[in-house]
Amino acid sequence: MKAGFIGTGSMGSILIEAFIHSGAFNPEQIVASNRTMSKVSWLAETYSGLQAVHSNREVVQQSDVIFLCIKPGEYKKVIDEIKEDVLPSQYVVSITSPVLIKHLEGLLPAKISKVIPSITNYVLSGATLCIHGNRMQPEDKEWIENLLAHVSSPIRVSESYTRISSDISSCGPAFLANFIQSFIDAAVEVTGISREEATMLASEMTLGTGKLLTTGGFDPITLQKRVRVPGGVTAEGLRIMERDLSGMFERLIRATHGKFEEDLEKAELLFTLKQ
Ligand SMILES: NC(=O)C1=CN([C@@H]2O[C@H](COP(=O)(O)OP(=O)(O)OC[C@H]3O[C@@H](n4cnc5c(N)ncnc54)[C@H](OP(=O)(O)O)[C@@H]3O)[C@@H](O)[C@H]2O)C=CC1
Ligand SMILES: O=C(O)[C@@H]1CCC=N1
Repeated sequence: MKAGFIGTGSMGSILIEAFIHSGAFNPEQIVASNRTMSKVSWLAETYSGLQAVHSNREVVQQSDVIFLCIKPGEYKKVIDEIKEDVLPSQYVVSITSPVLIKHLEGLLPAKISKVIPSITNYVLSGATLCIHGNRMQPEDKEWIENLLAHVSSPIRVSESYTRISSDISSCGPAFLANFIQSFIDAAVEVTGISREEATMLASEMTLGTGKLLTTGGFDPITLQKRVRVPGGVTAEGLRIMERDLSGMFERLIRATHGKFEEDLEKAELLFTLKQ
């Protein structure tokens, strides 16, 4: 079994490293390409046996499963480049939301899945959102999800809920980190605590809260209830949050969905334009 990666920017390299660290693939089983060669050659230098190649076609020719880890605007160009080499027996996994399964199935004969990863997969945690194409048989779905289970919790979602699922699972780490950064900035500014100490406390708190909400048997409402001691300080803080953050997530979700609609239109244009 050989896995190919086209695009080794942020997410392509995270997936490669996660698959290697989890033991899902040995470096010898990975072949990768990237437009800027230095972004793939470091992986070959770091993981002995991993093959960095200059051409996307070569990745396809050598692989059983091919991960497309490029941005939406780059898909059509890459697909036109590789389509003659793609076989019906191969799996092609796309990691971007606005390029629809129908676009990919229309141009490639392979078994197609859309799998939206998350930066959390780097530490072998978080979800991967799975949307399988029509050519994926039950055993194919099981195979790909077993592979993804090495680095994540694979969760099937409907293509129509890709955006909101990915907002939570894939954009969420950045939103949460932004929140934590603001908390740390204010702690330093208001009280003079050192940034290092505040950051360490906030990071440990985030890890513990994540555990409570996953394996710890808590949901967000119960967790707040248990911390919000009647007449205590948490209630004062939550009162400020409820007032000042009111409507913020609705606005955030509308903003991500607005941008997604634009991306969908651009992808539709790219894939339907006669060349
Ligand atoms: N970052 C994240 O947390 C997540 C990202 N995604 C999705 O992953 C995709 C990639 O995102 P991300 O990795 O962050 O973006 P990056 O810009 O970091 O990576 C994209 C990579 O694709 C390479 N590339 C572009 N064109 C070609 C080409 N023709 N042939 C080969 N390689 C090419 C780029 O090369 P070059 O170095 O020359 O620019 C770059 O390294 C996006 O579609 C995004 O939606 C999904 C979930 C989470
Ligand atoms: O910001 C982005 O477009 C990508 C998609 C999900 C996370 N990052």
